[in-house]
Amino acid sequence: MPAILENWGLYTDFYELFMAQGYYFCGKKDDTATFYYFFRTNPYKGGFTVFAGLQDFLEFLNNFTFSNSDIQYLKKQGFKNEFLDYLKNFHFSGNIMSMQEGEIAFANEPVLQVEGTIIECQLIESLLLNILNFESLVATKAFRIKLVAGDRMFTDFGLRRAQGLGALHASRATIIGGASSTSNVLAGKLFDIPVSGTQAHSWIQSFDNELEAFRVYARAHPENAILLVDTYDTLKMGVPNAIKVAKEMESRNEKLKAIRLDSGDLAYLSKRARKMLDTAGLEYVKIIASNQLNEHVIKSLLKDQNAAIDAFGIGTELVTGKSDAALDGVYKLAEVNGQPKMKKSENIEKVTLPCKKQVYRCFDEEGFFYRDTIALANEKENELGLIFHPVYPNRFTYVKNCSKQPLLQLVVKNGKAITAQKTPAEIHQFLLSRSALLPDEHKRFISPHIYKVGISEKLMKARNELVKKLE
Ligand SMILES: Nc1ncnc2c1ncn2[C@@H]1O[C@H](COP(=O)(O)OP(=O)(O)OP(=O)(O)O)[C@@H](O)[C@H]1O
Ligand SMILES: O=P(O)(O)OC[C@H]1O[C@H](OP(=O)(O)OP(=O)(O)O)[C@H](O)[C@@H]1O
Ligand SMILES: O=C(O)c1cccnc1
Repeated sequence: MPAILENWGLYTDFYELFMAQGYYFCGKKDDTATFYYFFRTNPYKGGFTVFAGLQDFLEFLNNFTFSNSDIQYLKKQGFKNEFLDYLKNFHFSGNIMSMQEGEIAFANEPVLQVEGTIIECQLIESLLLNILNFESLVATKAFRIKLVAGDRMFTDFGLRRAQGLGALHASRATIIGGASSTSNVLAGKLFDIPVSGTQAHSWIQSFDNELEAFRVYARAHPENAILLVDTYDTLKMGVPNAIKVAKEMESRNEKLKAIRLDSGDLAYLSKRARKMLDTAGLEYVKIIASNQLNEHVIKSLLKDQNAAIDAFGIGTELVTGKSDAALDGVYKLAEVNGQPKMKKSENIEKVTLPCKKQVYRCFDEEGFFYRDTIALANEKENELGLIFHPVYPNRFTYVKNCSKQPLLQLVVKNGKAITAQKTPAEIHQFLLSRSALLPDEHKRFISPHIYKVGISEKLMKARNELVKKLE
């Protein structure tokens, strides 16, 4: 997304700047560091996460610089002149390795790794987490909906319910996850995604009667006529009026595209409406449903209730990632000047992994995702054999004979993005190709089978040695 501001350096937490100034004056200015990004749990109690937001993050990173007025502002906050001179010329100049956007990722594995001076790695933390966590949360929600909607299209209706300007990132992420279009026009322009729309109740209410409202709308938008039929009485008035207008359109060689149901029992109403449309010879008129939909309601409508719904409009739950308020992705230090670093914790699940790493996706004999292995970056693929649970080392498994694919690829080299730009729809195609390799048991909503992510023997040894040193 083209950054709205030219300079995004202040889009960081204050403590990042404090630490950066600290490093600058305590002799660590040129120290190098490696950080990695991962999340601890998959959202929605699900079995996977769709990684999204990379391209947006890289675009903002390119503008992660400080204007003269930013520098003046920081001067007022008490930062020192020499450090401010450094910030004046700041531009991230390190390397970033990352999974591809749209990749299916799992809890506890590095999704992205940043190398550079410790100052630059630290300064970009908040920007990185802000964009990647949110887009991944929404893309995952959208993909869960896609899994149950199948070939039925769904549109992002969420702008009005989204968390402020986060709607722009959200709309992009919904397309990555599988929405076919958005009602958010600015997102459409910025990200090159299809926009679409129907009509509001206010349109119908503004006319003396529903039939007139439908007629005027159909005349104004004959190529995209979708009529909202639930303003007064769906089956007694809305659908019959839509049928009348559809017949009038036929006499002008036009076709009513769809009706939209936005309240009531969507299964019952859609089946009744379908019958009425079909009886009138309007088999081609589609039925769109909206109203607080989510993956569970859609699954119930389609799989349990045989609802006659062809497409969905989804707002609140999609763009807010309801019922998870956030993805818990974190960014942790793994190495300084080539020396491994880790965080110990009373809570064993919060212990971090030291060293530069690579993640290998290991495939079973049929070519499906089987295990992921977190290894040291310099380990050879063919040396990977036993892998261990990252938290409970007495649980282990074997990946020696699996074919493997390294997931972290260089995407930023010496500060410059080197990946080809893709549209959200293209990223969705990549997601589909990866999802086809993820066994179904990881995709179910209730108690999904946990995908195993393990650490290599060498990484475990490196961590154990460091733990001893830190005792
Ligand atoms: N057949 C169905 N099966 C499961 N859930 C449904 C079905 N039909 C509708 N829903 C869901 O039930 C909820 C109905 O919301 P609510 O009780 O507010 O009714 P409403 O139709 O919106 O009423 P109102 O007339 O006030 O707009 C929505 O979240 C909707 O997605
Ligand atoms: O329910 P959501 O998944 O959040 O989808 C968005 C909702 O926003 C609109 O309603 P709203 O009452 O805002 O306006 P309207 O008068 O156009 O129906 C639309 O009709 C949907 O019901
Ligand atoms: O186009 C629509 O029907 C629409 C757009 C946003 C929110 N609700 C509905």
